[in-house]
Amino acid sequence: MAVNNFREDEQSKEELKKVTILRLFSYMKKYKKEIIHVLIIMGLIITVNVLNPILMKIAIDDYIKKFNAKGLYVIGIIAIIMNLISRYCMKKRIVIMSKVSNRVLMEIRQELYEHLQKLSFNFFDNRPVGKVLARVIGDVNSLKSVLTNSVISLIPDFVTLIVVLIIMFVLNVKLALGALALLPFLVFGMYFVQVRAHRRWQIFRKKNSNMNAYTHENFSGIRVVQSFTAEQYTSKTFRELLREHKRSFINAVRLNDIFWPMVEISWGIGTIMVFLIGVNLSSKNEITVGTLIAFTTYVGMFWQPIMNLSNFYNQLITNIAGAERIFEILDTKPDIKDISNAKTMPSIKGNVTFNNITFGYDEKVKVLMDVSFNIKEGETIALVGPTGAGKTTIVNLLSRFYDVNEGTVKIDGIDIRDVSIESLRSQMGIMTQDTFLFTGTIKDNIRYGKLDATDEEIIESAKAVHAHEFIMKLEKGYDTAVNERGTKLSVGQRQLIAFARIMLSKPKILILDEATSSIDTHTERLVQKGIEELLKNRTSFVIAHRLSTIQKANRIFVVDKGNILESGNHDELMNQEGIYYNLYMAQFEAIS
Ligand SMILES: Nc1ncnc2c1ncn2[C@@H]1O[C@H](COP(=O)(O)OP(=O)(O)OP(=O)(O)O)[C@@H](O)[C@H]1O
Repeated sequence: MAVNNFREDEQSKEELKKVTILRLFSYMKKYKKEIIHVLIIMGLIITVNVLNPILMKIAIDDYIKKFNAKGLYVIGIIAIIMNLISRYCMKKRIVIMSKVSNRVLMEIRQELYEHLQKLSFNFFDNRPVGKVLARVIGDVNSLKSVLTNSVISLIPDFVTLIVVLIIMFVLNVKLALGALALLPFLVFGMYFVQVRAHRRWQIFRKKNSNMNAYTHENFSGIRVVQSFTAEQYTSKTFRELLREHKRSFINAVRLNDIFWPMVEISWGIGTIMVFLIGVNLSSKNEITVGTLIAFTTYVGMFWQPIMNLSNFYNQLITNIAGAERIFEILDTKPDIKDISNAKTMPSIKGNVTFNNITFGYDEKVKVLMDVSFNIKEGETIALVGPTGAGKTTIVNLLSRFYDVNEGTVKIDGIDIRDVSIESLRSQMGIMTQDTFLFTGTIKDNIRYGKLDATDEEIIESAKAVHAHEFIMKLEKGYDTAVNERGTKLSVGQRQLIAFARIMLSKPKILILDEATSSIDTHTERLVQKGIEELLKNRTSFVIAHRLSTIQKANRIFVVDKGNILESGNHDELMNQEGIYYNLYMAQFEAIS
């Protein structure tokens, strides 16, 4: 799928509609029992519907004409009982099918969610979150009516159609031909309309996705919007997207609207033909009045399923675009995945080797060129260098968020591509500057580091990183509620919570990417002690722009121009008077 933002429509794969439809309905296989139940119920309903006109014909021709009141009563009572049963069945089928379609939607949504979680950073790098949400929520919802009506409408209406058609031809061939005069034109017209309608509905779903992406993006960045008083600007953009959305809807729905008049005109003309031919035949005594009345009822019964089937077809065209978008994601393979015989990473000691690593996020631009280094277990490595030099990229490769283009990354001598991602990442602790807290309490957020941790373990970790003090000052302590963006806490406080979370997970390799940049000097001193605890006995990578925080590192790598240009401890690098020396002096002068 292409890289895009809220202004660009997503590209869609040209998939055969038939394949998508079959794949969608394959989710219903599991519910054979329920579907057979509904089909039996529908069989009953159809039988009652088909028998009604026959009862009427008998009533008119055999009882009304011959003034047989007793017979008429019997027929009336039979009709009432049959129709009451039929009404009850109608309700029942809707209840069963709603349950089935809801369960199928749940399964599709769960599958989609689980699959999305496995997709690599690369997938999310290129796609606004709002567009992903549109697929998980909107596109899945759009399938409900199709799934429900597939069993309620498709099979029963088809059966009704065939049965009524046979009865009509048995009753009178001439009348039957007259009633169906416009059917071939209708079939042709529908095919013509659906090809175009399908394309228009695809466009509509993409516009819907764009609007979702923009809404999500703007409300996530509402602070920036408000602080730059950009409300009018964003409203204007939203209005434009809304207009495109509306236009695409009207374009699509306009075609759908042609469906009904086409069916109604064919129905109407068919009925007129039956009356014209019927009056003529009846005057010649070729048919009875009862047959003519029964026949007109069958004409209605023939066109009603056609109407329902057109409705279903319409829904299918309208919503199949949603199914296509869902399957497109389900078919997207994660870039980073376990090899077929992936081993479990043994307990990591912490020896890390980068052998001649070359890497670029896209083929054209290489971010790292032939990078090699060896790190012994327990070492603390600081990565410094200008913005965009490739520091984060190095730790991303170590965590296997991306695969290298050339070379190998080894931990304790094992190529990280040979072990399962789960066994690798579960032994690593990664903390970035952009601390993400989930909606819930502080305790819940710390517990994310070890889902089965006791309250004591949580408090212990918080104490170790000096988060305990500020948490206890909050009104509800560890039970204080925070939200997704952590807006009720300062940036530094959020980072302390994230420290506690990572401490709790006891990682074998620790990565702190600009993790202390938002902490004030006082808190930094507190946290520094906590970090020292965190760094003890484990290999650690610390990325920091503030060089004062990394002076104690065993080795400092100066990353620039796609490689490691200097390496050594603080004193060694200062003595070299190279890049590090200049960076340090520049910061020192700036502070003083
Ligand atoms: N997901 C991505 N897709 C494409 N290019 C990327 C991606 N992430 C980073 N880059 C590019 O790779 C280069 C290195 O980025 P990286 O994040 O490793 O730098 P850094 O040294 O960590 O920078 P900073 O100190 O600003 O965090 C930059 O030119 C950046 O634009």
